[in-house]
Amino acid sequence: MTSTADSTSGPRVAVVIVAAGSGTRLGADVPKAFVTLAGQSLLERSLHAVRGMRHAADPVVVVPADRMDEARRLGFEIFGRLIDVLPGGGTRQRSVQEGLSLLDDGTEVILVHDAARALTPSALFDRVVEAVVEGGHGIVPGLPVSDTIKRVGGDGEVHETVDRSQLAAVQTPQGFPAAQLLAAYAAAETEETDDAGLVAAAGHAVTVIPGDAHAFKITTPWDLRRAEELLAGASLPRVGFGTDTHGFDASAELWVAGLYWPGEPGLAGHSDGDVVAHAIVDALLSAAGLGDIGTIFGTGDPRLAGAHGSVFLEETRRLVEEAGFRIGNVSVQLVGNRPRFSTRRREAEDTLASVLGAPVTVSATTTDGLGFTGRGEGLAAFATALVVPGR
Ligand SMILES: Nc1ccn([C@@H]2O[C@H](COP(=O)(O)OP(=O)(O)OP(=O)(O)O)[C@@H](O)[C@H]2O)c(=O)n1
Ligand SMILES: C[C@](O)(CO)[C@H](O)COP(=O)(O)O
Repeated sequence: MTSTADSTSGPRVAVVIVAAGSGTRLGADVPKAFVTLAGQSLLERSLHAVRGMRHAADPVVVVPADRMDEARRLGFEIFGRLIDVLPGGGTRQRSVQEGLSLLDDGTEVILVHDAARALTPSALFDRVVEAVVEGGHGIVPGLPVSDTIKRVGGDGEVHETVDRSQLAAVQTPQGFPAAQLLAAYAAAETEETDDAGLVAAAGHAVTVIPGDAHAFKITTPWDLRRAEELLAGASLPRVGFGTDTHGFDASAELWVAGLYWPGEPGLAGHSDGDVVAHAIVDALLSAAGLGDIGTIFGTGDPRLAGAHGSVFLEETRRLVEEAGFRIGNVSVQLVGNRPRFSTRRREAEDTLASVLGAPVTVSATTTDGLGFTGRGEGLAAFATALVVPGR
């Protein structure tokens, strides 16, 4: 198989995306994975989700035989390289088996994902990988069943109410230690509707972790309409606002707006105290609905001690993009008596823009001697950010 996953920073992960079904229940005029949803096919959306994972992963795509060129082209556009594409089988299980045939011995964790679950967030893929590594066994995402479930006879007569407290509606991606999944498929004697069924039949444990409502399977025209409505509701740009304040600490170096300011008193803080970067982080996280800097970057994290603003900005950009947005622009104002900002404004804007991949404008002001900034006790920054749905 074609591998680029970085095995030095985590387990070697492969994601088999099964996209070879015909979509009988959807009834479209093309195979379901190639149906367009708000401008992108279901397969394309699933590939983007894999591309957005924090864990590097090698995709293997299984499609109808006459769609292989199209799938290769999509893979190349999204991953910037050739990805493995195979023709599928007559059932989902056969299609997964085809995909597994390409994996090499170095693969440690295998995820199997339905292209039909096109709105599954990248974060769910990462959570499944982490749970497999931690547990050493199969992991399936699932949601509690909210309807009352009846066991019904062929004539419609209700025989019993099933105890729903013991039920979970399971989704994909389903993840497994590679050896367990490969052995279960090699030994398969039954036809199961999911991979966990085969792994459990082979005698291995499988655990359910919380799934995600967005990972629902597009099966019927109603599901497709629901997905379209979800995306339409999420098509407007979103704005966010963030502020940050740090007091001066004469023993520290001053880092503001991603730049080092020699000869200036620094700012106190767990990290380098870059108020401009931190206000931008809050504005971006807020715009994307991802919480705030304290939620994502805890002060208890030793990796962030003394960290420069670029570390926070890079990770924030990744999170915003993973959540399905791109950054439109950022505007930030620094408030304080010093440093004299105007001479390096352009340099600061270019530095921040290159980290965020979007225009950043920075202004600076004083407060006429009023307040803590006016008294020269510290700096404050106020930022707004615009994020736009779509990658
Ligand atoms: N022979 C098959 C059947 C299904 N799948 C894939 O398995 C996933 C889950 O299957 P489902 O949603 O049931 O898709 P279809 O089989 O295409 O749907 P239908 O049963 O309505 O025909 C889908 O991503 C589908 O493309 C596959 O790769 N090969
Ligand atoms: C694998 C699966 O998505 C888990 O819910 C599901 O079983 C596949 O759907 P199908 O319609 O049974 O093929």
